[in-house]
Amino acid sequence: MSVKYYEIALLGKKLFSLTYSYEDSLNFGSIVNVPLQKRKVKGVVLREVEKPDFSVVDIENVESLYYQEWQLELASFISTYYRCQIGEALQLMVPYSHDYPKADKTAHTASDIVLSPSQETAFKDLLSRDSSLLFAPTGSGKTEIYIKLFDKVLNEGGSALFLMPEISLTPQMQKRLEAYFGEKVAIWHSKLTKSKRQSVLESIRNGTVSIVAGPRSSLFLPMQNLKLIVVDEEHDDSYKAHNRPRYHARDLALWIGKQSKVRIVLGSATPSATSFAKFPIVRITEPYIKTKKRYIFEGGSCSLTSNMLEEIERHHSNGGQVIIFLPTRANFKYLYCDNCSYSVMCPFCSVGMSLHRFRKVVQCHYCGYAEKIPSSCPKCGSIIRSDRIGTAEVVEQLREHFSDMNIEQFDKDTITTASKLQKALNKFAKKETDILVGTQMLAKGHDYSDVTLAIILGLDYILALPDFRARERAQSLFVQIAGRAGRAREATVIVQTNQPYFFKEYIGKYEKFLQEELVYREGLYPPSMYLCRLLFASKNEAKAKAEVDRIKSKIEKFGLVEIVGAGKAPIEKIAGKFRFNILLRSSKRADLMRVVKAVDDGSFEVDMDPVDFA
Ligand SMILES: Nc1ncnc2c1ncn2[C@@H]1O[C@H](COP(=O)(O)OP(=O)(O)OP(=O)(O)O)[C@@H](O)[C@H]1O
Ligand SMILES: [Zn+2]
Repeated sequence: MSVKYYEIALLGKKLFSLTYSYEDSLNFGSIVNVPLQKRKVKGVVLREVEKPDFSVVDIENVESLYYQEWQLELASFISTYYRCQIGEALQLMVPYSHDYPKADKTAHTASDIVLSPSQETAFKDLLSRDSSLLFAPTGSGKTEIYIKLFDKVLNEGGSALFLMPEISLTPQMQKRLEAYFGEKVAIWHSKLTKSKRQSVLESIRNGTVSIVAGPRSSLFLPMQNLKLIVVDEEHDDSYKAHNRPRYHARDLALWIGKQSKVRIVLGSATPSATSFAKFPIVRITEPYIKTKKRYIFEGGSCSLTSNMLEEIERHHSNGGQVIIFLPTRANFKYLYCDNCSYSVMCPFCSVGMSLHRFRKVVQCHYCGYAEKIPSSCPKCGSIIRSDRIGTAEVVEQLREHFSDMNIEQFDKDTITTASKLQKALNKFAKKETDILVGTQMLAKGHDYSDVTLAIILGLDYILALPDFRARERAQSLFVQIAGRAGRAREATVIVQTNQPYFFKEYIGKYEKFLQEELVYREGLYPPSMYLCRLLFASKNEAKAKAEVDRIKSKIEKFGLVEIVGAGKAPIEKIAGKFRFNILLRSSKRADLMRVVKAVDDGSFEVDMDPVDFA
């Protein structure tokens, strides 16, 4: 046997692939152990290469784990598009194993769900396309349709992935899936214990589990004969990774769909403007159970009013539950007028400008434009401010008022573990909780029949966010939170906003909103334009600044893409590091990629198709 040479990707390492030798033939995708300086690291066989003219060392041994071709291809795509080493992209994937030969499949009995006529039509339409967007209101039974789709895949001997935001993976959802699919469904998430994780993986590898429900990381599991990926709540930002490589799981699912002939179903009551513009739409317009919903609009910014307290009292005495939404505090470093809701906007970028108290300016972090903090509202002259109350204060106020009610806080401060999430939702399901006060977490797919009052506070803060998707996020939150109420009974939704017309205008007409939004973004923002953000961070502020200038002038020389702005990031310092960014824009994805590749010397992080501008 003659010695062969292989290019080996170094798993999880920010290093180029290296060449090693081996006495035997190796399969591409095999995981091997190789020496690297004085350590032993894991690598992946990428391809055979010619004998190099430098000396190389031997691969130590070959493991029984391997990546399938689709994973190698996906990793290669991630490494070029989101910019990282292939070994880093492969590290995201969970390998297959030779140790678990395929088990025999047990027969699957079809579920007894009877779809309504409109659900049935949607079901058929989804099956007639390779990829489509199920655009259906809250409570319209998207989950029932997905279950029917999974059913079909199982009966044909395939497997399916059910992606959802981690927070939607509630005990209720798990019960619902297990009732239909028993042992064939597995729940996957980041907080599984090591032994649970091992047993789930074994079942996936030997094929006894054919449906996996989980967050974005489930996309990389070693599924057997994958036929369908459902991306539920496709508009949700949690599909975007916030560490290198900053991939978007929805976009990767669509890429897999194209490469490997896997059907893709995106679903949402409030689809992203981008998906709305790009994919064939399967539309349902009515919820499964039609109930009456009454909307009340009130002015103010973020506080409980006496009318709200009266409504809470009334709904509570009628046996209804209440949810109260407030936007998360961390997002609100910008100026905002309490009286007329005016927020100081950048004249060049149509986004809210963020507040920098130290420098006494408001600044656009897209283009860098800054101006003095206005002493009063430029529109109505009243006092302008930037602080507001949070969930804890609202809970406190409510407890003072309603000593007989159970009031729970539901946000990142209180829901710190998966079991706390389970506990909180179980209590709510059993009606031990009367009022749930929470943040964005409240908006995700929860299905409780007795919620008859939803109160939405501080929506104007979302509208004023320094983010080109501020309107989309505000509309989506409004619809999603309102959608938690009235799923089986008549309900009331109280909305606190000084811009009621903006929300009234589109009630029950989300596509009208999306169409107008697309016009507004034309030539400026996705989907008509592509964005890429380059992130610089350093303990040395001057050094970071110098790097930005250096890269900026390199990009300028190319002239191929537009530099929207370059300068300090909105959050100027995290963990002692000064943060800067460059925002690039182009109508052509390929041009963005070309320029970024050309200037990428490792001095910054790349965020393709960014959704977070903090
Ligand atoms: N065909 C059906 N048969 C029986 N029950 C149904 C059917 N369709 C929907 N339902 C019930 O209606 C309720 C709402 O359905 P589901 O939770 O699937 O809505 P959804 O479209 O996923 O909503 P959201 O966007 O809010 O997550 C659920 O309690 C569900 O069990
Ligand atoms: Zn600007």
